Amino acid sequence: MSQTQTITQTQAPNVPQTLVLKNPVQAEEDYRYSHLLPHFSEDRYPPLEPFEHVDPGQRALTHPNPRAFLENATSVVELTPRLGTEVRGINLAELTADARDELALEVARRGLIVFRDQHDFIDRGPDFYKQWGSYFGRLHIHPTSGHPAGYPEVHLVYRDANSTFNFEIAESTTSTFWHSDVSYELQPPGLTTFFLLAQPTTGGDTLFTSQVSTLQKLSPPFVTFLRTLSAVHSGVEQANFSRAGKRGGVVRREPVEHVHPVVRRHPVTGEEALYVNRQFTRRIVGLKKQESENILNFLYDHIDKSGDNQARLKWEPGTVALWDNRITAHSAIVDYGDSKERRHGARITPQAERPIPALEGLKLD
Ligand SMILES: O=C(O)CCC(=O)C(=O)O
Ligand SMILES: [Fe+2]
Repeated sequence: MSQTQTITQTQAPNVPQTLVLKNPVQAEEDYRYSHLLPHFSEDRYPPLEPFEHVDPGQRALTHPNPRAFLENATSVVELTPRLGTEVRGINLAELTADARDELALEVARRGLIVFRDQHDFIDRGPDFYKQWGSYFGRLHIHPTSGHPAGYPEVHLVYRDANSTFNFEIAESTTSTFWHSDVSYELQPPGLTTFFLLAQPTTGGDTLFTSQVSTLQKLSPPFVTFLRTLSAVHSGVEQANFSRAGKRGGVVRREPVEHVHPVVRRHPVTGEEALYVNRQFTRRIVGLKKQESENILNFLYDHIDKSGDNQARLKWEPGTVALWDNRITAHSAIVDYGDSKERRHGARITPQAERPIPALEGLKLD
């Protein structure tokens, strides 16, 4: 039997938390992806160094048809008008460099693209995942999450019959917790790839929301004000949660805090997106505590309840989802606990540019 294990990265206060144990999950011979089960290495990493990100989507802007990579698809369905496209009939793993540039641009435009029937991609394994992700940017190594042994660049989510969310569910009315991945980094992720290796029979969908649409729902004078603001994003609570003895876990890189614009501009599409999230944004710089809390809580509430900006991904075996972490937020849905079925996902997380303020010249301390 494998040891108790559940891995997540939702580690802010008052948020559904999952149990994280240090012990590597024991390989199960009858599980096809047992070589990708989570492992908690004690490796330590130095602080991340800044790097220059060249966005692959930029190159596609000059292609004669920036959507040429979709030409051989058997089906292209828009999940909602502004967010999400579902594609069938394309083998992602075989895309040329030009096609990958076009893919990056299309994900930037649609926020989320879901590719079905990608068993070839998934079965190529972790060396291929790294090669795939490196094309889009420097691969992020998560400071606290589990990864397949020897592949720290592959962030895993995991739950099975031996893990428990019970006390977490008891502490929260919902598992819905909108976030943008590791936004505390100086250069947070851009084009992100995520897929499930094992999934419950039903449930365990993933929610997405467009932070471009979220912003566009706000009144022009309020957006004008938001553009002048920056906010602190922090990885401290995530690290503290992991360090907390009773939940085990590791901290491989010391936590960081960074200040990002509240409204960021996408480097390729030029679109403006709201860039705050409940998980990592802590306070708006220069405002009084109550002002900051009220504005952030209003924005979180707006993100939470705007079903008109959201799409819900129902996983099928072989699905690979790509999202642009700069202009979307997402949340896992933990509604399958009673089934005791395994859910095992892998994320490849290329970092992108330091967030560009929508207001030119905004000072970021
Ligand atoms: O498990 C999911 O559906 C989402 C996981 C997630 O938020 C992530 O890996 O970034
Ligand atoms: Fe996430």
